[in-house]
Amino acid sequence: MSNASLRPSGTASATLFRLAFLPGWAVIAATTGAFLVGASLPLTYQLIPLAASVVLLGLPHGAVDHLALPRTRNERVTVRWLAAIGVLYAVVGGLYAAVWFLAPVGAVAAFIFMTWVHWGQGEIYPLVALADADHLDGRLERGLTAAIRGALPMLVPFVAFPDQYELVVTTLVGLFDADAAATAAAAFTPTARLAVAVTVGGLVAVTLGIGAVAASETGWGPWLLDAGETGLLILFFAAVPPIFAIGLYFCFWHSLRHIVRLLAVDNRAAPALDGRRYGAALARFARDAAPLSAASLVLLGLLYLAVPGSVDSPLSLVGTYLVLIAVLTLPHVVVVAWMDHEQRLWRPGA
Ligand SMILES: CC1=C(/C=C/C(C)=C/C=C/C(C)=C/C=O)C(C)(C)CCC1
Ligand SMILES: [Fe+2]
Repeated sequence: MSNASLRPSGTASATLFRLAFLPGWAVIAATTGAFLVGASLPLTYQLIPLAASVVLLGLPHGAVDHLALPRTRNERVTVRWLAAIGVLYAVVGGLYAAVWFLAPVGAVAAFIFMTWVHWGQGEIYPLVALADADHLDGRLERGLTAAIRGALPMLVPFVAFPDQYELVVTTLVGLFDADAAATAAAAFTPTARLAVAVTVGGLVAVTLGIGAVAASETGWGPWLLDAGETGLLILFFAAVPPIFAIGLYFCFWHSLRHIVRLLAVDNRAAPALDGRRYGAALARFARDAAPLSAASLVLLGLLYLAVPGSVDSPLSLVGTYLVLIAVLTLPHVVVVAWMDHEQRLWRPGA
């Protein structure tokens, strides 16, 4: 399947592009602007987007994983499919949940690394299939792009807001083991910040440079979009406190892009997309996502009861929710990687 055949055709394609890109650009650019001119927000308010992601775009974007693969493969959703995804979630999610209780420092490190990989992975489909990014026609270009896109939300805040980063990391560890929280704090040294800044900066320069070489033949438009988004995200994560920034990014960037990808393979959403009825298309998604989003809320309740630490502040409440997200995201990464495989995202030109 070439890039061209990944792309939906006609009005649907334009609708998918708008829905995937415009709200994210608007939210991220407006917030970046506000913080660059000196806006600030108390911590409790910064938690709002993450808290809202329980029902708004965030958590629900993974709650249709049981439908994603049969739809991508143009198959019926059978009991076998539901069982396969159910077993995947129970085994992979269950094992990772156990790791949180047994080795919370390692579990947090794995969470950050997994998010880096997953949020980077999630950028390739929209760029290639919806934004015609022909300068990303090789595996190397796609791999590097995924690596830097995922690194921005996970690593720029480490450089720009080490105190808040450390607060969240120690809160997450502290839910399971108060003593181990000090171990995690040891990672936050000026040398580590400098090393991360230099590495991310170098990787971004190399990636955009390689893309520019390709763009000189394939056309500059999509490269400019790619480089513009990269620059915007660097500014955003450098200017906006990470709890707030990551909450907004999770809802309006990562999740929305994935939801649009799912709508593109949902035959029954096609008429709404063709007619530019954004609301109808999203309502269809909401219906599909409702049952397992509700089930996740039950799991969240169980997790509140199960964590050994005290969950007594807004931050620790949201921290517990992040642990649930971590556990649910590992099997979700498997589903998305499988979608990538079906859509041949990592075998461009094949
Ligand atoms: C909030 C926050 C953090 C981590 C957030 C993570 C890791 C979120 C992952 C979300 C996922 C995986 C969503 C599913 O797609 C940091 C960087 C530790 C510190 C700064 C604040
Ligand atoms: Fe995701």
